[in-house]
Amino acid sequence: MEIHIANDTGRLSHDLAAWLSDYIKEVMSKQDRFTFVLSGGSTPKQLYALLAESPYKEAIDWQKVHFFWGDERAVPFEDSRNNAKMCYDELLNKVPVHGDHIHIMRTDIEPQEAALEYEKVLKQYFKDSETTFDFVLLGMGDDGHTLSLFPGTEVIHEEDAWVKAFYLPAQQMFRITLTAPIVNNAACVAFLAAGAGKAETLKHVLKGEPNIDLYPSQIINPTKGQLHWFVDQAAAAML
Ligand SMILES: O=C1O[C@H](COP(=O)(O)O)[C@@H](O)[C@H](O)[C@H]1O
Repeated sequence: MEIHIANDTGRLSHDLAAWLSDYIKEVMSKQDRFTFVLSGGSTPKQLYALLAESPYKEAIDWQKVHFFWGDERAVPFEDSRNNAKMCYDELLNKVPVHGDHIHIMRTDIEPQEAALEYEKVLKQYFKDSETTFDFVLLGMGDDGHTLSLFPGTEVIHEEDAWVKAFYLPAQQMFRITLTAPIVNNAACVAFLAAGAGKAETLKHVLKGEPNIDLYPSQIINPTKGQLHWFVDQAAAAML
């Protein structure tokens, strides 16, 4: 595992954008496509905005990037809480991506059906691959959740399905999420976490006793791939 610490959130987003651009170039020098899992929430917005600008807009071969989502809030696409909508607004509408390469988790059908449909797409994509995604971007909530793996939920322990849908009473909404088995089979996973509100949780996740029910982010540990944490000083304060 590698931890990258930046002075502030602005610097953090710049550091990750530069690192990711180099990583995409390196992977693309060996293969013809790059599979990229986007995360929702507020923290990655600045990163997406940067990727949509020079020099990354021109430096990355966007036509060859295939996009997926780590999780989705089952609200209509137009709802400001929709993770896919945020990614379109900040990045996908601004760079020359190939429409057929964008795979959103659908929220216009029943969540369980959307999860099954998404899993089918993923199985098709990775049927001949030893690993799954080339890159998974993850966030970590102040409560230690990542993807839609919230503390105390059953989905944390899923061992077979790659995608699950479930009702989250605390937020009164369904969630659709990738599970640990598919994410832990990725070639590279990077967490992006910022702000003092995450400091105590980050200390437990990275330095504390294993307790995935309390700190679901601890379950992410790629079996064959790389794991990176990009954090700002405020979040890293208690490490
Ligand atoms: O609900 C969610 O939250 C996490 C963390 O979001 P942040 O606002 O603290 O950055 C996010 O990674 C996930 O995609 C989202 O659905």
